[in-house]
Amino acid sequence: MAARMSRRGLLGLGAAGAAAVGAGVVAANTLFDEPPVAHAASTADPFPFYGEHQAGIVTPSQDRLHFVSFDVTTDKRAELAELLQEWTAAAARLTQGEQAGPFGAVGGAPEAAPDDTGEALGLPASGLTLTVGFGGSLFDDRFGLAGKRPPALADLPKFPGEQLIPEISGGDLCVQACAHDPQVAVHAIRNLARIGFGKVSVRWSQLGFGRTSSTSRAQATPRNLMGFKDGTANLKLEDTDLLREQLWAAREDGAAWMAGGSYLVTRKIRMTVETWDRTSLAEQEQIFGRNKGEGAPLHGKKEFDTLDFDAVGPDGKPAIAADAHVRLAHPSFHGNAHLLRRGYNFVDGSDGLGRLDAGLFFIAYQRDPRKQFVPVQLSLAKDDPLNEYIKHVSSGLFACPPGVRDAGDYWGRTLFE
Ligand SMILES: C=CC1=C(C)c2cc3[nH]c(cc4nc(cc5[nH]c(cc1n2)c(C)c5CCC(=O)O)C(CCC(=O)O)=C4C)c(C)c3C=C
Ligand SMILES: [Fe+2]
Repeated sequence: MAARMSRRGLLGLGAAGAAAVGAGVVAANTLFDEPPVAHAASTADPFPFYGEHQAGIVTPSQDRLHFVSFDVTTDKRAELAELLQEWTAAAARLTQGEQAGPFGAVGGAPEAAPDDTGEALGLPASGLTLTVGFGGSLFDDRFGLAGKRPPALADLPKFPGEQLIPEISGGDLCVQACAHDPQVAVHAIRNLARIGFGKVSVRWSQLGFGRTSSTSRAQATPRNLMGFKDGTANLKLEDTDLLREQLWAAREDGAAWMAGGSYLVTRKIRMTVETWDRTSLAEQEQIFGRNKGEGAPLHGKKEFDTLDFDAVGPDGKPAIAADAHVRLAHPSFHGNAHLLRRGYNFVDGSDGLGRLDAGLFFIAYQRDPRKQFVPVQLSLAKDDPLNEYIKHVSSGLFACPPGVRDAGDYWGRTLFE
């Protein structure tokens, strides 16, 4: 009989249970019997894996990120589809706090490599979500998918001032792991990479700490490494009509297989925090158009006061400058285009020149980057005074397919069938 236990359950077996595990091969991973919860009640709880949309998009943003981009190394379509099935099975378990494979880190045959790496033993689900995406390069001539490339997955244009490093940009596949515990996020990515051995190789990956956006009105707005509240005017999971209109791809968008999915743009944006830290408070606030304490518009008092670009300050000049970040990025100047931002702070050590290698790993989901991210970023790249302090060094664009409906379904089935 298969044992039903979580990662924590395995450690709680006691001597008798541990002896049983040691005596033979024990299936240590099955899904919970309870129906899934819509919102995790505590930071330890799981989010549901199955659903119409992938988790990790409107899911209330967790505090930690491990993002990975893969190159596919097999040229066999069937092997790629098989890998996505194996990844889906592992992801269904990992997100519920189970081990990656049915035998786990210590339940398999002693002469075989374990089907879980073990560093998350004893740790709860920690709100782990795993979200998969397909890069434009997957739709070249290797897998017979060229005819299925969605129009919205058109390559991003070159933006003024960007200094992209090809080795940390792009990729055939991506997986975004978000969790409240960094060890849980890293464990998940490591196990997916292990399962993919011989079929994919890691192209680049990025760790993030400190979410820089709220994706639910129940969450407080966090701060980015420039010290400002970030995510105030974000698309949020409660904005049901806007999500349907601006986040989820629909059948009529030109790629029926993407219906219920969304398009992901990533940008690794380095900040010269040392220069920023020597900039006056007034100038910092002018650059964003919001104050640093409350995150309120410069003409207002409270964070959620409506932005008014006609308001004037005591000097008779616009309270929010014509080139303020929030004005340049505002939907009213881009055909009402919204983004669902869910980025993270990063510090990748130091650069050897006495500066922190720090910044924002920008993540945004949307229905069509050609109408949403691209016009907003063109405007920011051209006129945003923030550009004096930031540099875009990595870029990614991925089509994230719809959610996995049930245990018989898999990530990307609609693309491969
Ligand atoms: C192309 C999209 C965007 C990039 C790239 C971007 C970079 C970036 N942003 C901040 C800090 C803040 N951004 C804020 C608002 C905001 N930013 C974007 C888009 C991009 N930002 C949008 C669409 C908005 C909302 C505009 C609106 O409707 O009001 C804010 C204000 C608080 C908030 O509303 O989130 C901050 C602060 C940094 C530091 C950065 C690059 C490093
Ligand atoms: Fe921004």
